[in-house]
Amino acid sequence: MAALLKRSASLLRAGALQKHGVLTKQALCLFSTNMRMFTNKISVEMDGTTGVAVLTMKSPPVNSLSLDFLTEFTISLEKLEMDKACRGVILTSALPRVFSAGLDITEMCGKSAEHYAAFWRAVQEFWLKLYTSNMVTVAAINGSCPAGGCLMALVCDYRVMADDPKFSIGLNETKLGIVAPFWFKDTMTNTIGNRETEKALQLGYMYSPADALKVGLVDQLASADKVETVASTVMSEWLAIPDHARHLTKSMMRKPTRDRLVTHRDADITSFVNFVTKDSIQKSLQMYLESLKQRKR
Ligand SMILES: CC/C=C\CCC/C=C/C(=O)SCCNC(=O)CCNC(=O)[C@H](O)C(C)(C)COP(=O)(O)OP(=O)(O)OC[C@H]1O[C@@H](n2cnc3c(N)ncnc32)[C@H](O)[C@@H]1OP(=O)(O)O
Repeated sequence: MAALLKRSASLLRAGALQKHGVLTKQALCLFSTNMRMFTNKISVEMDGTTGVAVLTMKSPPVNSLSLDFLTEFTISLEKLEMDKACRGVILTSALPRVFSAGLDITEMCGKSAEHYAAFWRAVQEFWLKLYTSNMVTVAAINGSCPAGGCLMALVCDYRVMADDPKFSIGLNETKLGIVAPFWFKDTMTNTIGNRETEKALQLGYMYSPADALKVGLVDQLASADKVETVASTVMSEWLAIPDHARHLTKSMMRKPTRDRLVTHRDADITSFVNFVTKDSIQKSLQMYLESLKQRKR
């Protein structure tokens, strides 16, 4: 399986997915048709009777979204999307306190412009695949999820978060001295409205679960040990709606936001590369990474 995944990842890097937005037959046929799929960083368990897959992130220490992680995630999602038996996906984390720490900061530090462009294309692809999925997507948020982690939850159809005040959720980019791109902003605005997003983004605000519920950033809280069970209950409610009617409605709601990124995709990559290669931004990111390490001492 590891070898198959490696081969598929290299196909993806070569542009099979990125260029056309779909996996080629060549890439897809590399996968087994088993109901369980394990990669280095993700496991997927599909229940054939309910049509629901649980995609569990298991990339210690913090499920950060590295280029490899994003590639594995996108491949796993595409495989589920192509499986007619799969109607819904629950996203969750195998790590005890973290859903996802967002984009892997080391992918944005000290690398070449080509690397930044490939990384950003993978971030865009990940967002596009999840945002436009025909499946019902429910985030079972069983830990903290800053920045890209919050984005992942926001693109799902429904969010259940563990009611633990130690956890937080939000787009905290300004705290790193960087700026959330327009499609991160659009995703948040579509969920909690313009005014709340304006405050949250400028302040890089991280919401407690209770505050996140208050502003509508998450839909429901559950005790930590019940998050996945509640997510499954929600999933069955959503799956009671006929698929075609639900996903045509989803697509109608999401098309303008999706089209905006698709139209400006290359310009967005150029803008990211120009931004992240600035000395001042590199310095900010290095300092932030260092501060994370210092916190432990
Ligand atoms: C034009 C557009 C330009 C730019 C747009 C870019 C958009 C960016 C989006 C992002 O997602 S940026 C990433 C933002 N993420 C964060 O700020 C999260 C930072 N991390 C934390 O707050 C915490 O780590 C935690 C997630 C709450 C977990 O805390 P915990 O105490 O459990 O772990 P610890 O802090 O000790 O971390 C362990 C280990 O992991 C490293 N780490 C943490 N987060 C990241 C990350 N996002 N990327 C890379 N590495 C990360 C941390 O440094 C520790 O490393 P160490 O063991 O070597 O010390």
